[in-house]
Amino acid sequence: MDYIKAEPANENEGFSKPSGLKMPTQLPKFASQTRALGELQDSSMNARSAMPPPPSNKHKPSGLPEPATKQRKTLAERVGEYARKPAAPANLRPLPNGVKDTILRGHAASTSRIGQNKPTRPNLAASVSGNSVSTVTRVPSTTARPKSAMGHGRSKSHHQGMRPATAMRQREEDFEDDSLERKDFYDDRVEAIERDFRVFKEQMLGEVQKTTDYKDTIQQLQGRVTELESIRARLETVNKGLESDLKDTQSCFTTVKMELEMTQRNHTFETDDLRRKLRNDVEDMEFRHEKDTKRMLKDKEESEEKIRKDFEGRIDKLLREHGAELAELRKKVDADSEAERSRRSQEAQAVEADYASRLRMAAVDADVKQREIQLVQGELINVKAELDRERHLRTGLQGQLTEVNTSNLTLDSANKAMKEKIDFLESDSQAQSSAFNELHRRMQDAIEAAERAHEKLRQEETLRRKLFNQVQELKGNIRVMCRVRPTHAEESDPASISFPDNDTDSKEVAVLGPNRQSAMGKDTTAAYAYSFDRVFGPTSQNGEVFEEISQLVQSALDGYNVCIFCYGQTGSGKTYTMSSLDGMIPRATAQIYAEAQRLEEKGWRYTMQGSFIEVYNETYNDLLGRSEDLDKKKVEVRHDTAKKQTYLENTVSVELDGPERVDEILETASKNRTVAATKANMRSSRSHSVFILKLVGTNEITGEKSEGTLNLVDLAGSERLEHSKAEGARLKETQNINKSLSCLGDVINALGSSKEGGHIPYRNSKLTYLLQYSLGGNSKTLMFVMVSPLQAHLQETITSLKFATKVHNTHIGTAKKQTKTLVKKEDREPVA
Ligand SMILES: Nc1ncnc2c1ncn2[C@@H]1O[C@H](COP(=O)(O)OP(=O)(O)OP(=O)(O)O)[C@@H](O)[C@H]1O
Repeated sequence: MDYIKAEPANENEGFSKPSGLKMPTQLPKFASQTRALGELQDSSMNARSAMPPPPSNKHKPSGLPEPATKQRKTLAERVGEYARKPAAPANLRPLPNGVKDTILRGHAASTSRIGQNKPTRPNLAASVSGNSVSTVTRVPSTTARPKSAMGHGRSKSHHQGMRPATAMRQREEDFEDDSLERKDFYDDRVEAIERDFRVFKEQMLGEVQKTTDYKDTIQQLQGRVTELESIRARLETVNKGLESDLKDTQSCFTTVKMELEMTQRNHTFETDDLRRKLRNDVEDMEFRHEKDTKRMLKDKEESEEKIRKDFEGRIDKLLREHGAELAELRKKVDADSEAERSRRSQEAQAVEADYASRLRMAAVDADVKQREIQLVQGELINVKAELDRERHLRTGLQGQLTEVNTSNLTLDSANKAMKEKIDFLESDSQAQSSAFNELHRRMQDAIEAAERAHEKLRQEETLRRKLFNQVQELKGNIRVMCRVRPTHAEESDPASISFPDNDTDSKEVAVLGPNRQSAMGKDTTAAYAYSFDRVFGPTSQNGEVFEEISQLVQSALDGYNVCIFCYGQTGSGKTYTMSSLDGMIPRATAQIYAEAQRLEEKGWRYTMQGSFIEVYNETYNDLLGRSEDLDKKKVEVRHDTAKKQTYLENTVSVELDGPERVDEILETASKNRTVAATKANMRSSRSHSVFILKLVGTNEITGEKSEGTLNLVDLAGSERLEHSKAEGARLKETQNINKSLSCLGDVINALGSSKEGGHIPYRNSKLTYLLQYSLGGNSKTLMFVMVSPLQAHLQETITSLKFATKVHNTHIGTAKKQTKTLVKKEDREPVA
């Protein structure tokens, strides 16, 4: 059985998967049949050998054979078994007679029970049902035994085979009565059964043949199994070889891995060494570079200092020469003007006296002749037309004479001339005509003299402008002034700020620095002194400050771009100086109006356009636009590089056609700044505001044209980042402020140091971009450094003053102001 289970279903499967071998489909049947046949033999023999000796029974009929054993199965039962379990051919032999008898008896007994309808007896038909024999052994219908009873009887017959012999005998005795009657029937039945048995035997023989075939197949399969076993043995050998190869490969792999790790470690060490070396090299190079840079910077500073000194010497010389020339020129102009003035006044006096005497005479004559006139009215009608013309001429002459303060005299003389003419008309017409011509000639002379005087005045005005701008250029195109605001009543702890040259034109300011301990533990205080073009103390008023800048404002009317800044920390007085009611903006515009009107006499006509721009967080805002557009409407700044002019897009620009417009502008701007302040706290302190006044003038007489711009800038608080302790949005604002202020410093520095046409970093911030054409070039710049008087602000004050000094030392234009440095105590810090 083991071999059968291991038999492969086909050869191919058997080699690759021995465990999957399948049994042939016929084999189980064959095996069970073989066993069944064996069992049949054993059971027959056992039954016989175990058969007990028949007990003596007086009721037993002597002529009938004893049943072989009570345990033996009936033939019908065995036939059923054979059908299910074919017997081996060796065991197939003809049934012995005893067996046949037993079968006969069994049938007789069962038949008798069929007749009695007793289902306890096994039924042949039921026993062989399900196989080929059943059709032959079917009980005749006359028995009419119900199928259920037959089934029941079949199931019970098995147990009844074990019934005690006494009971069997009893039943056989019952059968004997009927046996003779039915003998023939049973003989037929036996014959039929034997026929069936023969058929069955033939089938058995067929089965035996099949068994032989199976055995052959088994032998073949066993051979195949042996073959597969040998293949498996071979494969195992190969497998072992492969396993040993695998082990070798693994050990090889481990070795290579270790070598690789070792190489990696070495590589890491080498990389680290190289990196260290590189770092050292870089540091060396940096060090060398720094040294070189310092040396170069020192050289540069030295050469700059040399050049500066050289230039200063030359400038001083030039200044002196210019000063002398200027003084001479002035003297000459003064002398000429004086001579001209006295000559003209003498002439005017002579003409005045002449006219006055004539007027007087004419008045007397007029009175005398008034009456005569009435008499000669008739004659006058003829000359009325002429008289009207003369009157018209007289009016014209009066207008012209007014310009040279002689209009009254002209009018009187015309009156007198008219009266004289009347006289002449009355006396001699020829004399009248010549007198009239004489009068007319003199009048023409007077007009020409007045025009010459006008022309001279115009020339003087042009000369004044030229001289003024020359003086401005000599002073330098960037000027720095300092203003220290007063301490308020609620403020305490003022800083120690002094004004060493506190006379009328103070130019110096000194600040006592904070207390410091020296290395020796000694308390020291540094004094810082600064010098500017002008220093205004706490008592100074806005009017006083404006006087100093009024000439610059005048330059804007002359076609210059002018920029005036207020620089300083929050609360130092920038807005007060620039935009308060009497600050620089209202004063400058008022002066421009007055001056523009004065210049109208000289033929100048001016148009003025005002804009107010805020630069907040590196964004432009229109302070004259609608407040709801703040931070929303994008203001664009465009430059016309050819004309060197700046244009603003998306902004409101106000035509300044009267002084009251300035107040309106300031009011609107202030309102907008208040709205903006509610959005961002302290916004006005953290934004730059730029008031831009564009002035375009044309002279109808000379055909001249001038275009100038006045920029008045209130810068954002200059406090440094570390002092402001700002965070978040405030930090960004502070960074932007610091950036734009440092860009402003860079631009001023670049303007001072770079050659003409050199790069100026205007584009680095919105503020410098906006003021591109108002810083450097043909422009004049003034910076007010505003100073808080408080000790708490001392550090920022010193920083602001240092920045201002740097700007002051910048060379823009043709001249530069020399900075003076004052030092007072030990541990002094030199001012740049
Ligand atoms: N010269 C001065 N005389 C009298 N008061 C002054 C003077 N300068 C400034 N003040 C006052 O000092 C205060 C602060 O001045 P102001 O607002 O002009 O400073 P600021 O530098 O413009 O500050 P912020 O950067 O915040 O705009 C204001 O109350 C102002 O009126």
